[in-house]
Amino acid sequence: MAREQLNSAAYSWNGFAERQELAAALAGHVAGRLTKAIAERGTGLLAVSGGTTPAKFFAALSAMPIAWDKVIVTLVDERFVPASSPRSNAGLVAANLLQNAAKAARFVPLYHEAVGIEDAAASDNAALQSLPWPLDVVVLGMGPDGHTASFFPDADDLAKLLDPSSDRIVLPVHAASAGEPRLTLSLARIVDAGFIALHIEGEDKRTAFDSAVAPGPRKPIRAVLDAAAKPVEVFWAP
Ligand SMILES: O=C1O[C@H](COP(=O)(O)O)[C@@H](O)[C@H](O)[C@H]1O
Repeated sequence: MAREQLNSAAYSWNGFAERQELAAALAGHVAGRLTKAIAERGTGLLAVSGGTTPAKFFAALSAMPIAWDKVIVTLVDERFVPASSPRSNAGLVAANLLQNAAKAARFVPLYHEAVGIEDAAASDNAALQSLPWPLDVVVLGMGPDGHTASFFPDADDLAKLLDPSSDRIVLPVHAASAGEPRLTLSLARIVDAGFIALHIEGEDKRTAFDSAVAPGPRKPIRAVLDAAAKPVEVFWAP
C-alpha cells in the first residue's frame, strides 16, 4: 500500500517505504492497464525506460499473468550502443523484463547499426510507424539533473525535443552530459500514453523532482508534466 499519496493537477505522488513494495505495486498497475488494453483492442503497447532504476520493477512485471503474446514492448530511449553493451537499455530489458511469462512479448528495439543516430532515428521512425499507437503505458525514469527519456537539459535543440506537437516518433539526441548519443521517443508520443508513470528512487531524486515542480528554470521532466493531458503517476521509494 502506498505510504503517502499527494495530488496536484499535474501529478499524483505514490510514496512507498520499500523499493520492492514499489516494484510490486507499479507492476500491478502496469499489468492491469495492459490487460485492459488487450481486452479493448487486442493488443497492449508498453514503453519502458532503462538506466539503473527499473530492474526490480521489470522482474515483478515479468511474472505477471497477462497475455504477453499480445504485448509489444519498446523503449522510451536508448543509448547508441549495441545490446551487448552494459550501457544498453535493450540489454537491461532483455535480462530483466523479457523473462518468465513476459518472454512471449514482442520487443521492438531502438538501436540498430547505422552510420549515426540521425540515420538510426529515421529508420526507427519508419519502423515504429506500424505499431498500434498510442502507447497504453509509458514508464519514465528521471536523472538527478531532471532529464527524463533522453531529454537532457544540455541537449542540442532541446526545444525541438520538447515540442509536444512534433510528428516524429523517435528523435536523435546529442548532449555532452549523456555519455553517448541517444535515441528517444518524442514528447508527443510519451504524453499521448493512456497511463504515464514516473519511477524514481532515492532522496536525491525526490529533491530533484521537488525542485523541478517548483517555480524556477524548467527542467525536462517538467515539460512532460506540463504537456500530459492527465496527471503523471509518480512512484517513489527512498
Ligand atoms: O540515461 C538514462 O537515465 C534515466 C534515469 O536512469 P537512472 O539510472 O537514474 O534510473 C533513464 O530513465 C533513461 O531511460 C536512461 O536512458
